[in-house]
Amino acid sequence: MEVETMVNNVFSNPVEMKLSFAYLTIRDRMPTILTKVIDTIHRNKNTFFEEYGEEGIEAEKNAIGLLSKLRNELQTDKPVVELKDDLKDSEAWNQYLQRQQKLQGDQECVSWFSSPWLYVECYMYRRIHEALLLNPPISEYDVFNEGKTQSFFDSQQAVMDLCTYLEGIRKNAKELFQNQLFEHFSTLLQVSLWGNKCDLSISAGEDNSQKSSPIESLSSLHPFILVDDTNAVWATLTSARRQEKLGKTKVDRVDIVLDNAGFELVTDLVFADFLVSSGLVRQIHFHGKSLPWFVSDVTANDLQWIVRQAMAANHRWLSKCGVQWQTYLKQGVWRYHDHPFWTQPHEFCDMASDAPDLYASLQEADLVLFKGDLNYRKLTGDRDWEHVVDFNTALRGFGPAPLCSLRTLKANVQVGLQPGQAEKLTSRDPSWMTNGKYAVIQFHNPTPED
Ligand SMILES: O=P(O)(O)OC[C@H]1O[C@](O)(CO)[C@@H](O)[C@@H]1O
Ligand SMILES: [Mn+2]
Repeated sequence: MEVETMVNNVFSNPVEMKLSFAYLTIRDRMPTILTKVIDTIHRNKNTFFEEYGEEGIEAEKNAIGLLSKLRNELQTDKPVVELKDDLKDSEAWNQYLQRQQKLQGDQECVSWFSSPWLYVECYMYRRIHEALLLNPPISEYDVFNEGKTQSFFDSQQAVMDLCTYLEGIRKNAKELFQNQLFEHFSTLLQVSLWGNKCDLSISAGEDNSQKSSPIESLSSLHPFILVDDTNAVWATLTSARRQEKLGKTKVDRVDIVLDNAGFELVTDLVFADFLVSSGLVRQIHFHGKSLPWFVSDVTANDLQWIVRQAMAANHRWLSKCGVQWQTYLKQGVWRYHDHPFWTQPHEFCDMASDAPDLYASLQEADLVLFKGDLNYRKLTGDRDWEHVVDFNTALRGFGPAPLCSLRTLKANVQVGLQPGQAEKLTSRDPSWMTNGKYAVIQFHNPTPED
């Protein structure tokens, strides 16, 4: 297969195509997610009535009608159609459809099973949002909210353990030697990495929360990290700090492109808190989604909700964390942004031309952390790369700043492995790329020649 073939593009062998993870996702997992969305809206009928009266009931009925139609289009492999709402990204989505049509040629229509997986999967979430947008007064309703909040509650013990660990570091922060600081950095980086196991898209909305102690499980998880560039990430952070000491004006800023709400978000906030409170980093910029996305992804509401929950918790260190996080947000030490580009199907190598403002903003960072599987698929263009191809090649010019992907593997793309590593994994565990058991901490520092 050619190096640059899209993962979900038509396979030469139909049997191979029908067994592919992409195919099974579109055939089984996506309709299941749609059915759950419909069910959630239906279950909330009374709430809509209480809030908006008959108009709420009418909107619920219409939204369900649109979503059932969407599910039918998907299951019968109908053409992908233009968006009809007037959100500011609709035009870009419709242009992307034209672009896709050109790529596929005139003979083949852009349909659910004949187009790249990355595109149709993103498109489904945008169409779910459209079904609500077209139905005021329930346009702002987040159909995934219940699952996201539940996954936070289901991980309570793990959340409290983590905040207690952070408090232990804070208490002794002044006396920490550089090597101890590195140990804590590496621990919390791994906690944030494995937090990515807990997304609700891979489980089609079923409970996938953190039950075991996040710190204690790290040593048994360590052998499953296939690429570990922790040292390079550390060197990037500490050399930026040295530059500042030398009087350079570089801003110490780390950007975190967030993935899932619930437990994963807590791991990211704890890591961000550590980076700031240890004095390693001055400012953190978080990037989230401007609409409900891939079941569990973070929106502005999710972030505010989790900070409020933490503040109100009946646990000393969790509530202390909540107060600290609120303060960081108020002071602008932490900032939250949600650019529409994150909820479009584009590969990141297109960011400089398709979202130049976002690209320019990421260029201000000393380090950008990309959480999760979907971000990895977009970093690498979701292509069928040879596993030994280096990360830089797969990024195809994307490199606004030094960057690192923290990802558990849930889709069949992985680059930057050692020769023979993938073959060994395949013989031991054939579904290693999609079962969420493995992970990477994969770093790239762009140079002017890239
Ligand atoms: O939350 P994450 O880590 O991006 O995972 C979401 C993943 O779930 C999937 O739906 C699993 O197939 C992928 O499309 C996507 O990459
Ligand atoms: Mn996600």
